[in-house]
Order: sequence, then C-alpha cells, then structure tokens
Amino acid sequence: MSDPLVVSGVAKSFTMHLRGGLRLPVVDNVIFRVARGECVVLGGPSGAGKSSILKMLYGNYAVDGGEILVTHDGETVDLAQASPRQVLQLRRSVIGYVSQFLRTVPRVSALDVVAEPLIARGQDAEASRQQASALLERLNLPHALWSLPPATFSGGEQQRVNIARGFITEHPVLLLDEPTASLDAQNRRVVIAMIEEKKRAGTALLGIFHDEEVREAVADRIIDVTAFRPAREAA
Ligand SMILES: Nc1ncnc2c1ncn2[C@@H]1O[C@H](COP(=O)(O)OP(=O)(O)OP(=O)(O)O)[C@@H](O)[C@H]1O
Repeated sequence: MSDPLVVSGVAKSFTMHLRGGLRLPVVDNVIFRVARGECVVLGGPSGAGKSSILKMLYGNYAVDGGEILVTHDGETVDLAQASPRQVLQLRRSVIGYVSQFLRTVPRVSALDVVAEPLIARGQDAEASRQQASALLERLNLPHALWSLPPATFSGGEQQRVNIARGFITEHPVLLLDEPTASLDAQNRRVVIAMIEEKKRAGTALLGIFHDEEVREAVADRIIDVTAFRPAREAA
C-alpha cells in the first residue's frame, strides 16, 4: 500500500515583485515520505523553509516543480498539479491542517468553530457539537468561553480552539504548524496525547514543533530541512 504522503523533487522560490522581480530560492529537491501512523517532524533553523513546505503540502503555496503525491482509498493525486477544486476536495477529506494562528470568523462561537468541519462533511449538527464539547473540555477551555467568538481569546485559548478544530475530523494526513507554541505544560501534554491517538488510528502526521519536549515525545523521525537548501545563484 502506498504511503499517504510522498514528496519528491519539490522546489520553491519566491519572486519579490516590489524588488524588481528578485528571486529568493527557499528549498530545492525536497524529498521524504510519511507512512500511516507515523509522525514526522520538520526541523532546522528559523528561515530554513519548514512552514513553506507545510504550506505547499496544503496547497497554499504553488510549487516550482516536483511531486506531492497524496494517496487515500487507493487513489493517488499529485497535489503539485491539482486544480483549485481538487485541492479543496483534498482538504475536505484527506489533508487536515492546524495552522499556527486561528482565523476567527465574527459572531461564530468557539463551539461552532470547532464543530464546523464535521457539519460541513454532512454530520448531524448536534452530534458534531457534542464532539466539539468533548474536545474543548479535554483541552481545558473554560466553559464560559464556548459560546463566545474566539476573536478576543488569549493566544493559548485561540490555539486550543484551533487544535480542537483540526483534530475533530479523521483526515488521513494531518499537518501541524507549531500547534503547541502558546500552550502551558498541562495543555501541551494533552496535545501530545491527542497526537499519539492519531498515530494509533493510522493518521500520517507531519509537523513543526519548536518545543523540544513535544518534539521528542511525538517525533518518529526528524527531517533537517537544511538538507533541501538551494544552491545560491550567482549574484
Ligand atoms: N510569502 C512569502 N514571500 C516571500 N518570502 C517568503 C514568504 N514565505 C516565506 N518566505 C521566505 O522563505 C524563507 C523560509 O521561510 P519559512 O517561514 O518557511 O521558514 P521556517 O523554517 O518555517 O522559519 P521559522 O522557524 O522562523 O518559522 C524565509 O527566508 C522567508 O522570508
């Protein structure tokens, strides 16, 4: 059976249009795979390209070349070549993403922000809210906040809403961009346990974790992204 995520030969550079079209190569020949039930961590210093790789794998950044093969139910799609419509389909059913910061929607309660991905997939609204409640409870979000829009929440509270929203579905591939950066030790431990459960359920996880304790606890493998540093072009 193919691994859910196979990346090969991926390259990315940014073109700075406001600086006379200056080209900034970020990564080149990115190559790795993530198996079911495995948590692979992207490591390397600030600016090495870790977030850029995650964003390419979620279809937020276009790639300059290479393949991002995503396999689910025996069907393989090259996300690097996928149409916007295919990317949206993949996000709905195959690739989940916990970004570093929650994108808040005015007037939508924390509970509904968390339940929404299940409701969007056709699950009964009440059952979805119950699942959302269980996750918010587990992540120690005070009950008083559940009915409020998260825009005014603290960084750590928003991050816990974001984690609950990302973990509520059963996407076979889950991308995590520093999900524990604003959390206290108790909630970091909750997230570690939630990641372990996803692994046992067969999810392929790929994440960035600056917190060493979390990284050591969850990582099956650490990939040093500096291995994909592009050869600098002659000035
Ligand atoms: N949208 C963008 N436009 C221009 N340059 C960008 C863009 N996104 C990232 N970069 C550049 O790409 C390089 C890699 O950034 P990236 O955020 O992927 O690094 P990182 O390894 O995740 O860093 P950190 O650990 O600090 O989050 C940086 O030099 C950054 O300035």
